[in-house]
Amino acid sequence: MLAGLAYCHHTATLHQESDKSMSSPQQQALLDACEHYFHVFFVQRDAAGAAALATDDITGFGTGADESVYDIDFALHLYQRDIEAMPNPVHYTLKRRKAIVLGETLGLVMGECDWHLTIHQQAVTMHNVRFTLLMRLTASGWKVEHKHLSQPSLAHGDDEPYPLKQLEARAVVLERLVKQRTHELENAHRQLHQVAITDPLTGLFNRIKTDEVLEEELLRQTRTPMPLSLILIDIDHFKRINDDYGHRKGDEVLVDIARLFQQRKRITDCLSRWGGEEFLMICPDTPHRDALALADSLRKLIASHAFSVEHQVTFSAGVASYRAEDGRDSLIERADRAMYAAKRAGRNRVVGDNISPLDP
Ligand SMILES: Nc1nc2c(ncn2[C@@H]2O[C@H](COP(=O)(O)OP(=O)(O)OP(=O)(O)O)[C@@H](O)[C@H]2O)c(=O)[nH]1
Repeated sequence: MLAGLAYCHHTATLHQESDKSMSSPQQQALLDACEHYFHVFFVQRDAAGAAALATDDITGFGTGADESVYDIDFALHLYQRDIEAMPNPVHYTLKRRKAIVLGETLGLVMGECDWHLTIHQQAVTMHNVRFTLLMRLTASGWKVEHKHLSQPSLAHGDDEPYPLKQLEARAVVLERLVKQRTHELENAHRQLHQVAITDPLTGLFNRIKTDEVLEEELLRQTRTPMPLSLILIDIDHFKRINDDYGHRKGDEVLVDIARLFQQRKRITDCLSRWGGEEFLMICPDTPHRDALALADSLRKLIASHAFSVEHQVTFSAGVASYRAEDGRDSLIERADRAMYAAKRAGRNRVVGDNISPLDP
């Protein structure tokens, strides 16, 4: 026979006081025991603590297909499994609950609440989860002897009581979507960056990238000094090629020159289109003499190449090598001055910033 009934309906969490005025001391003790059990298990996520609040012959259903009749060790295993799946605190809003005293040492607590969980960093609310706890009074207080959790809006018979699997599956899908979008964004960003640093005609780096690389190389000099040279190349009388064959042909010649340079340079050299018919090569770990030799081999390569125009295509180049007092501007300026010296000396030649011109 039901010895008493306490009923309360509120939207506070279980930690808040229920309507005690309607509860007998025994009913209140049952409500408190239930509250304590829920707090330890759901909020503190303490498996051992929750197991200590259950009797040794606890039974349960609605919380897993394998959860029917079990001893305390198996209950502990189930608790641990549940907590591993959802390690974050599960908060809840209690909607209603009632305590029924079945005897001096037996009571029932039933109720309904909304659960607020975090699964895969996603806040999820499960509505109207019903619970029934059969409580037994032992020497160490009220303990849970039987537990039943269910959500009426969900079909039962699954091996999961709460829609954990559905939620997890949804979270996995969302996670995959986020990863996919992140990957797409990273790709788009990479492509955009590539466009931003590339000369559209020749496919070489443009001035933006050259400046970046030069900054890095100059910074490296402050840590580990090593030879660093620049080769500034300007195609000779390029205007004539445009004038005689048209701008399009001129473009073709520029593309061919870029390709020939690419084939000849070392992988560590940074080649860029510096301006209209100007190219700049940054050559790390390259002493002045080696840079002069490289520039001259490029000069010979171009001068002897059969382009799609009848003119012989040549260039003049200035080579500048890093000095301790150098910054970006002074280094480029010396390469520029050397290049103009090569033009003045008759073109189709390479001039260094500190040694005399090499003859063609
Ligand atoms: N086809 C083509 N021509 C370009 C491009 N950029 C610059 N030019 C041309 O390159 C020519 C450079 O001419 P100038 O600066 O007078 O120099 P130059 O004729 O090469 O003579 P020097 O440098 O003195 O040997 C101009 O006619 C520009 O129009 C380009 O992207 N495509």
